[in-house]
Amino acid sequence: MQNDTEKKDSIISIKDVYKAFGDLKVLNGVNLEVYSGENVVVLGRSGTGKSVLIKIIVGLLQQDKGSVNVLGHEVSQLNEKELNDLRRKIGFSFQNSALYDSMTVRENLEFPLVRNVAGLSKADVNEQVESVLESVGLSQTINQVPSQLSGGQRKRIGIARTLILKPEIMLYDEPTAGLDPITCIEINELINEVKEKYKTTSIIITHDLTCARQTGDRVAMLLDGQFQQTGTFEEVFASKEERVKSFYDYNFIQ
Ligand SMILES: Nc1ncnc2c1ncn2[C@@H]1O[C@H](COP(=O)(O)OP(=O)(O)OP(=O)(O)O)[C@@H](O)[C@H]1O
Repeated sequence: MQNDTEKKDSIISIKDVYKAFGDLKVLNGVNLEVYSGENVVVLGRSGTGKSVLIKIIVGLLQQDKGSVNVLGHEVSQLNEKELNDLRRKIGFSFQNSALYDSMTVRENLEFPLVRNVAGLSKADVNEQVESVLESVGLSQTINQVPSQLSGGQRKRIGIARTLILKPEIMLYDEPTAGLDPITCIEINELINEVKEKYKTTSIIITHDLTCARQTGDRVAMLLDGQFQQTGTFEEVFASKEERVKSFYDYNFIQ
């Protein structure tokens, strides 16, 4: 019998994926289904291959073996134009937010819109910038430059800049890295608000167990090149598997 999650569409389907760099075997048979509208957290120690997996999902790297299907497309079969079309439906939230320092918040948000969406009037652009800024709770910063913002605010603007293109999939890379605990919780709440408001399907890469607990509908732990444990945070946390337990023991939960 199918449960509620299994009845939903699979947005990202990863089947038996292998990737090695020379003798270094990074992914050794990775399987993961990410269903429409869910937040899946990928946990794993440094160097376990989380970024490699994300790069394979967006076609920046090719797997040696296995299948990666995103929004119904087999990524390794796409040509450059098809890949670009697919990437337009995927929003990346990078660790360092990657804002343009010399541009105001308004200009930072206008930039991806004007570059990617043809035929928008000035009024459309203004409306969309103001609306996305309101979604991340930072309307008052519209005329500021990134150096005038806190780390948490920069992170929010980075997320807004991604959301303005209305992605179907969001990929968050260490969204809470370098932020204080209160700001971390605010960013976790924002990730959940984005899911509700923009109906996104997300993969969140993190070492932060509080982030995993607060944002993950499901958590997948990458160990020795495979997802050894996938389930709710509580299910994975209850694991008796030594390597999973040792990951938790090393990572402080607030
Ligand atoms: N293009 C590449 N060529 C060779 N080796 C690579 C390449 N990309 C990644 N690797 C290696 O693959 C392994 C996994 O790297 P990856 O960046 O995916 O780790 P990660 O889990 O994202 O780590 P972190 O949490 O520190 O970001 C590392 O040993 C890395 O050196």
